[in-house]
Amino acid sequence: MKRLAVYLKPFLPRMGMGISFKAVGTLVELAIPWILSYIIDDLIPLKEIRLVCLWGGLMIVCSLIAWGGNITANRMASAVARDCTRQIRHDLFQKISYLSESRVDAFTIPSLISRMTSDTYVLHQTVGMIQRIGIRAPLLLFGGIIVSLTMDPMLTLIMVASLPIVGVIVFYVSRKGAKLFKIVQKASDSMLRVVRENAVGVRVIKALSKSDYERARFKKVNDDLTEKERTAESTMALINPVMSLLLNLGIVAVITVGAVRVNNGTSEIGKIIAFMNLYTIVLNALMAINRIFMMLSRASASSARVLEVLDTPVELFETEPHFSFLPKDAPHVEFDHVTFRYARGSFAVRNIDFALKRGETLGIIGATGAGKSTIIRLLMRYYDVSEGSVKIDGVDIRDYATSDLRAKFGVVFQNDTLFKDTIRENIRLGRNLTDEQLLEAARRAQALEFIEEQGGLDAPVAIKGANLSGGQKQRLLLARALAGDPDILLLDDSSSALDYRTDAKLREEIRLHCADATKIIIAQRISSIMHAEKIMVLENGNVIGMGTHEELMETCPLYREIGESQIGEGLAKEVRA
Ligand SMILES: Nc1ncnc2c1ncn2[C@@H]1O[C@H](COP(=O)(O)OP(=O)(O)OP(=O)(O)O)[C@@H](O)[C@H]1O
Repeated sequence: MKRLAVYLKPFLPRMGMGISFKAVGTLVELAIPWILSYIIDDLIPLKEIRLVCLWGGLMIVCSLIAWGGNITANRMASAVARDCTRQIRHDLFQKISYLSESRVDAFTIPSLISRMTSDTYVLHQTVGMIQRIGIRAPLLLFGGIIVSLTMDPMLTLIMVASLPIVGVIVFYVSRKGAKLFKIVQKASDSMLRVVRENAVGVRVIKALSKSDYERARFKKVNDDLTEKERTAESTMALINPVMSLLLNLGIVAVITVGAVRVNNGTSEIGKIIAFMNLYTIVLNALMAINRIFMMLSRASASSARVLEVLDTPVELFETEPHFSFLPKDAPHVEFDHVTFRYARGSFAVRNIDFALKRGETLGIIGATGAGKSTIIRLLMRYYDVSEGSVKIDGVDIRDYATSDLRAKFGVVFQNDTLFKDTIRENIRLGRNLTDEQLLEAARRAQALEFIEEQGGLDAPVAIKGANLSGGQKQRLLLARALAGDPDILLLDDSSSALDYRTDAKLREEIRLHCADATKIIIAQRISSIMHAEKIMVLENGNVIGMGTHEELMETCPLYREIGESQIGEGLAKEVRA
């Protein structure tokens, strides 16, 4: 918590001003019961209407000052909370965008999202609340007791005696409530997970007629959440009736003792009325202080989660290049006996060793989970190799500045993302490219025709490209990868949704127009990679075949098996196309 306090530093003057407004408003508010008692006990018996009106007017002025002070302070508090949380969110986002993939794996993406959203929201609420009631509640509590003491010490004693009872009850009920609300939060997370899975998998659920099953699954989590909410709310619902009971008992005690004291002339009627007012103020202040402690305990959990991200070391941060010249005649892309294992997993690839000259193509084929995508992730330095090295132009990729390294690639990942934006922005992705360049990339990616049908580059793309077919999405992603004429083109299963004819045209375009780019193409179809200079066959992270199509058909049984099963149907279709 203390560590995050640095975010408040720039706002200290504004906070100070807001807190001063709040203090003035609160103190003036405390004067109101005192003036009330003075009017009833001292002025009304004098029958001085003019004085009564004057002090009555002062009461109104005090109310207005208290109202104005509170509103101004609350607005300033909200502005500080908003600006401070904005900065925290900014730094968190910045940090997350520099985190290595292995760190992201360790945190998990849903957890990072909830740290960015729910946790920063709790901090936002706490910063606002501390300013709004952090000064007001103690002032009302202690100020109320002091004002009461100046009026009637005996009645004050009755009021103060009941406070520990109220404090203990409110503290225990709230503590129990906080625990129960944590359980509610977990149940709500489970419900959200089911809703999310349903929304994402709605097509498959319908296709497999699993709607009844999913409805039953949702009913279970929904009933569970409702039950936990009921328990938590009925516990918390105890607080208000208990407070009302104690308030009424306290008021009865004040009236009873007050009546005796008025009768024997040691107190006055106005003081008893003012006491009833002060008693309510003090009890509410006590509850507010309790709320602050509850909020602080939530905030300390949230700030620990936020700090955990902010304090995570960045391994792949921007660096200056660590080399002064590029070795001559080095291969363009080279994997030198690379072995890698994910933080949570066994070896994903072992002893990968290949070199590609500029302009050459490497095709990679293998079963699911064989390690194909891992090779691309290692080349782009999303992860650092466990053994060996990855080189571009003869220089270890760890010696490149990250931005220089990443600028070399045009890439389509498996299940890549389209953003809710225009077609133009989805292809351009923030790069400085003209419309002509974007359209040329779209043409090469066989996307031009459908882009024109959609209404051109300004046509909208829905979240994750939901308004496009699978093949249209892939063509748009390919256009994004081709735009900007990358040095190295990486395509991970990027043409699986294209028909054979479009796939063949695409390959021809890449061959003609990306002759200088070195290409790594992962595919399930042999026809997509059979013309590559080198083809790698992967099995369980190991290279079990490396060579041209013809060589592998001779030497690699797995490749031959895939080839024979696909070539009959695939090549026939391609020839027809
Ligand atoms: N982030 C990760 N953390 C832990 N293990 C991982 C991670 N990503 C992949 N793996 C594991 O590494 C191995 C290789 O994964 P990879 O994604 O490279 O396979 P692939 O050949 O591309 O598979 P597919 O064809 O299904 O995409 C798999 O066993 C996979 O479970």
